[in-house]
Amino acid sequence: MAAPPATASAPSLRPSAASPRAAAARSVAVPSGPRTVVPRRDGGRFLGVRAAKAVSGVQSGTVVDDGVQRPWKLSDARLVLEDGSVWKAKSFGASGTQVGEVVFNTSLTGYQEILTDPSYAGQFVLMTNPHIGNTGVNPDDEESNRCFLAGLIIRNLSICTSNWRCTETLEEYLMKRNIMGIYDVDTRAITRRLREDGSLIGVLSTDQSRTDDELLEMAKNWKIVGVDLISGVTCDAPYEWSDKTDSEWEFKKGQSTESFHVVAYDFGIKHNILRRLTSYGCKITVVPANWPASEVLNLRPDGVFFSNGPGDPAAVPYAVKTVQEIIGKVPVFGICMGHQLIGQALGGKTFKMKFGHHGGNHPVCDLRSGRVDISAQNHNYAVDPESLPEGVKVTHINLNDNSCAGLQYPKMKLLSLQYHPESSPGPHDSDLAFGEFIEMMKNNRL
Ligand SMILES: NC(=O)CC[C@H](N)C(=O)O
Repeated sequence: MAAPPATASAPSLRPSAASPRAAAARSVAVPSGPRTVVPRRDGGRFLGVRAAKAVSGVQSGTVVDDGVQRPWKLSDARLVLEDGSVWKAKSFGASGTQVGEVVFNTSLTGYQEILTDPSYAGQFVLMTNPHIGNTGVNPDDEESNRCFLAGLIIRNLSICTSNWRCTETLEEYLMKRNIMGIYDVDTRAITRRLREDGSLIGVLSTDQSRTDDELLEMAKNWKIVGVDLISGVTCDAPYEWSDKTDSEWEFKKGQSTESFHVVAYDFGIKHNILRRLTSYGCKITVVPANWPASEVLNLRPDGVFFSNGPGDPAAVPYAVKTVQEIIGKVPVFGICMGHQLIGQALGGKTFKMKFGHHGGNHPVCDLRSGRVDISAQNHNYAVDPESLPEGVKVTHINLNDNSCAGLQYPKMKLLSLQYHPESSPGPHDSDLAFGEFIEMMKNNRL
């Protein structure tokens, strides 16, 4: 029986060795393999086609499996869920064996931002949109410096890549980052199972020498609840951030003439949060998750930001303590994990949701104005509003299930959102939330 991995931290769970069979399949040159089509921007005119290096014969071309040449690829991977179900699939990206929690994401686009969102550490992301990979990847859409997720589960891998920003295919990208992916699997059936039974632990393997029972045992013995995943994704040392949203993509010009110094706790921070804060006039010092509150307050910042991050907010008491030491002293803003930590720091409780919210199409109501935003979300835990002390206002709810999606506590100069106003990927509806943080810092100066 395979021993379960010693730790749930995503980096240590990377598959190590490619199976010889998969490696053999990958080493075969595919003469008429997939092409990357890269139309250059020139008044909308299509200017060129770039041939991509065929990697594993995902689509057309000759594929060698078990020493037999076929014009198609056989299933060479299994996803075994903790409920005992076994799903045959075809692999792309890295080979090996990987354990994680399976969650489904309903975003239609933005798979690269999802792949690089550190909040997915320890999780397999299943995309409900059946067609993935068609825009390839590019150097500008990264939300962090690496992929922390356990793997990617999709229905169809696009046969070609067609986007003017594309520099690499999705498959090449996953391969380089040692991330496993599978396609040709019934993503609708798995999603329905997750919706009915709740999120499930799964093991993805291309290793034919392991039995289904071994993989099932591995899934059953692995835990994500109660594990500190933040320490595996946070930065090592403080740094300054000064990149704004690229002028080409800036959708709100000239928000602020004043400048604010914000210290941002990195629990797994997404770059677009930093870019949006910078676009609103903030100079940001990013600090690691365990950075002492006293040192942050010594910097005399205008405000402190608590970022998104992976895993169970109840498993990081050190972070809750830090938030407790800071709130009430300077204006604070929290997003997702930051919101959950603020909830706990105020004396509230968080709980695990049945299957969470992951996608770019979640309706959220701002109860203060009645305004409804379509929002980007990615979380499995939520704050229980009943557990919060008096005076803390629930400002936003998710209209799909009425769960708490935002908090405000004017006495403590505090705002937080369970979802992602920075989008990336997702709609920009909630960008105004950054403006509210700016207003709070401005008023605190008066
Ligand atoms: N995006 C996030 O910050 C995720 C928060 C937390 N890890 C959750 O899953 O609920």
